Parts: sequence; C-alpha cells; structure tokens
Amino acid sequence: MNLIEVKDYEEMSAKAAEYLVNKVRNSPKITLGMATGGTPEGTYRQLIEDHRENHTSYQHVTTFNLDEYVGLSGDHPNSYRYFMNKKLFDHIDIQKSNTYVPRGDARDIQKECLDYEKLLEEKGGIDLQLLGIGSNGHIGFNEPGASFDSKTHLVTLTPSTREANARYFSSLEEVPTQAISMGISTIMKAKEILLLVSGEKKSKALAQLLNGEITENNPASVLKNHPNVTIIADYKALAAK
Ligand SMILES: O=P(O)(O)OC[C@H]1O[C@](O)(CO)[C@@H](O)[C@@H]1O
Repeated sequence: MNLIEVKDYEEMSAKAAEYLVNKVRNSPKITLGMATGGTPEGTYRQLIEDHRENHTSYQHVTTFNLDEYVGLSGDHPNSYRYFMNKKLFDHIDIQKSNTYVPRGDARDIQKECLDYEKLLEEKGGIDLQLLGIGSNGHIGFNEPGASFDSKTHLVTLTPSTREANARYFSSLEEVPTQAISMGISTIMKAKEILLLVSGEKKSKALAQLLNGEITENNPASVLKNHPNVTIIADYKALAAK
C-alpha cells in the first residue's frame, strides 16, 4: 500500500482531486467507484472547482456508488443518490445516465443487489474506487464480520454507524437500519483503490489497518491483499500509527 501523508482535510481533498483529475484526463473511458459521507465531500468540491476552472470533462466517465440506504428514494435529501447529485454530478458535465447508485426504494432489494452487481460486471468493473473508512473499520457499509467473499448485498447497520451518520438526519430514529452495499469482494475487484482518511476519529481504524492482522473483524484490513491501494491520510488520522 502506498501511503501519502498530508497536513489536514483540505490537503487530503486537494491531493485526492488531483489524483482523480489526472486519471480522468488521461483515460479515454473510465469507471469510477464513488463514496459518500463527510470524507469525500471536500474532494468533490475540488473536482467541481477544477471543472469550472480547467474544464476537465466527465463525458467519458461512468460511476458506481458504494452504497445506499434501504427505504430512501433517490429524491430523499438523505439518500446517497441525492448526495451525489447535489455534491458532484449536478455541477460537472457527466451524463447522469452513466451514474449508478443502488436503488434503496427498490421493491425487491435482493434482486436490486444482484442486478447492481451484474451491471457492474457488464460495464467492465471499476477502474478506480474511492473509499472512506468508518471508525469501526467499515468500507462501503461492510461492517465488522462481513465476509471477504461478499458481493453487493443487504446489510444491517451497526448502532455505531447509525450514530455516526445521525448527524445528517434530524434524529437517530430516522437513520435507516439497513443499506445496500457493494460487498468486500466487489470492492476488491476494482483495479485500483484510493482510500481517504482524515481526523482523529479515524486514527484507530487506520492504525489497525496499517499494523493489524487481516481479519473479517476489521473489513478495511482486506485492502492489504489488494495490489494497488493508495492511502491519503492526514496527520490527525495518522496519530496512532
Ligand atoms: O466519511 P465518513 O462520513 O466519516 O464515513 C465513513 C464511511 O462510511 C460511509 O458513510 C458508509 O458508506 C462511507 O460512505 C464512508 O466512506
């Protein structure tokens, strides 16, 4: 794993955006895996700024998001589809029809999971997956204990993840209890992975990834088995290294 150490969240976001822009500009066609949550927001802001200033085009880009809350439709302000539209897609020239997020309001969730995985395969898989990490080591919504063989599947969120994400909802009760998430094996199939880690809340998870054993109890630890991972982490996240 290649580790890039940066000062703070702003520098992490700038570096990540630079990394992504470089890939997008130099690929005739590219599929990006996208993440939501607080971690990539700064990166998306930088991508928008770059698009305005340097006119980087996303016409040839396809995206697949990691996850979506079960029960929320794409126009719900807390859905990850809404997040992606508002925080990135509405501000760049990507074709919306080339952006995929699991449908949290699908009538048949199991079928939605299978269809999402199949579509991803049909489109040739992910070239570069952007990832954040949960303070319990989750990637996507794969909570501790998730099988390394898992594909896109229905997950039950842990209380700690629901609490961490409650900041976006009016109350904890409103946070969905389930989500659709790419599985660990889906994520591991990406040709390249870019993991962003910022802040002291993530320092334990990062230290466990860097120094701990590879175990399903720490989903992120699987990344050590991937041949092409770059981590951009700030000093606070690296404090416990
Ligand atoms: O970036 P945050 O908000 O700390 O969340 C960490 C991770 O947990 C998730 O919210 C769950 O999918 C990811 O989107 C994110 O990468």
